[in-house]
Amino acid sequence: MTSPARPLENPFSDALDIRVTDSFCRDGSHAHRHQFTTGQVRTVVGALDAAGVPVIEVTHGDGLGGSSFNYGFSHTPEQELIKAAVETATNARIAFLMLPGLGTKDDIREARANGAQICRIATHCTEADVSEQHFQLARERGLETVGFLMMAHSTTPEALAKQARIMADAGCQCVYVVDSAGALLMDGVTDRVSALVAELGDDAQVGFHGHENLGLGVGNSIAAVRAGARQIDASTRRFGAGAGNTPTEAWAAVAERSGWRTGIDVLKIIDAAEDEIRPIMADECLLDRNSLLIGYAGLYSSFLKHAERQAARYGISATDILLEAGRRGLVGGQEDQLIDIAVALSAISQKA
Ligand SMILES: C[C@H](O)CC(=O)C(=O)O
Ligand SMILES: [Mn+2]
Repeated sequence: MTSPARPLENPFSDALDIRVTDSFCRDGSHAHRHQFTTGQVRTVVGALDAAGVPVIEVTHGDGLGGSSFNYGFSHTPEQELIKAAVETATNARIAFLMLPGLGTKDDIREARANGAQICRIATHCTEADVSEQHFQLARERGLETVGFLMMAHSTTPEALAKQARIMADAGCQCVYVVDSAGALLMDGVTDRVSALVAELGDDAQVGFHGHENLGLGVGNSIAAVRAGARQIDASTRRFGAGAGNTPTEAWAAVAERSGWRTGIDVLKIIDAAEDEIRPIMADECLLDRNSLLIGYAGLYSSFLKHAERQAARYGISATDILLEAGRRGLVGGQEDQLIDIAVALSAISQKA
């Protein structure tokens, strides 16, 4: 296959086969403990915009309203980061993420007033109905809409497609299969994206958001495009929760080799990754013991930093916290339960 079958109907990107959203300034925020400054966002947005990245997502790692005790406080209010991104971008469109319950409709209105153009609403993969009013509001306000079905590995392709239908009927223009745990293998991506494409037809596009916990971000994104996905998330230098996301620079190169137009200049994004993005971050995003375990056990990627923090606080192993989180079947939003687990494990180790 050299090019995807369905034309991209998005009015803002009709010269592209695949539209890439770079999530460094949102998913990458998990790897930076939500400490981005406006100066850093300006640097990143300037570099990505110059490299031709068409959409740049900017928010706290857990979306609008994420700055809190449970998820970690932001260094800079995210609406300030959005404003800085909008002021800096010349061609790229600025997107924001919101999880209903963390953010509110007022946050969407404010992001819109600050110049953001794309509203991405994320729910657990079996709870799409909580997004309906947010999609309606976003469309009324003239925002382009994207839906995130998180932890998509944990439900069947058929069930996921029904949830995608709920989002599309509420006004969502592209529903993403979100591999929050980086647990999907390529066949699992193909089956889920195919089910959504069949269900949604021309009503909405399908996207894919991958994580690198099993080293499959790029491979899974190829599988997604082959199955009909038209929007792909990536993050420059792969900075994101867990082992990070599909690296934008690698994805741009792979897409070009595959004959898929992304509008991204491969050499410029490689330079941006090395010269602009890497120096901002204290550490690389690694595929190490704990992030691999997240993919292997099917855990929410953003549990990684929380588990490491509680492990240090209670003098126990982050691996043990993650294993217990897996046994309890925790999903995104239950980060506070990692503290309960740490307290319980600490009590056990003191008795022993
Ligand atoms: C709020 C989450 O970090 C959204 C996401 O990127 C994922 O589920 O993956
Ligand atoms: Mn993610």
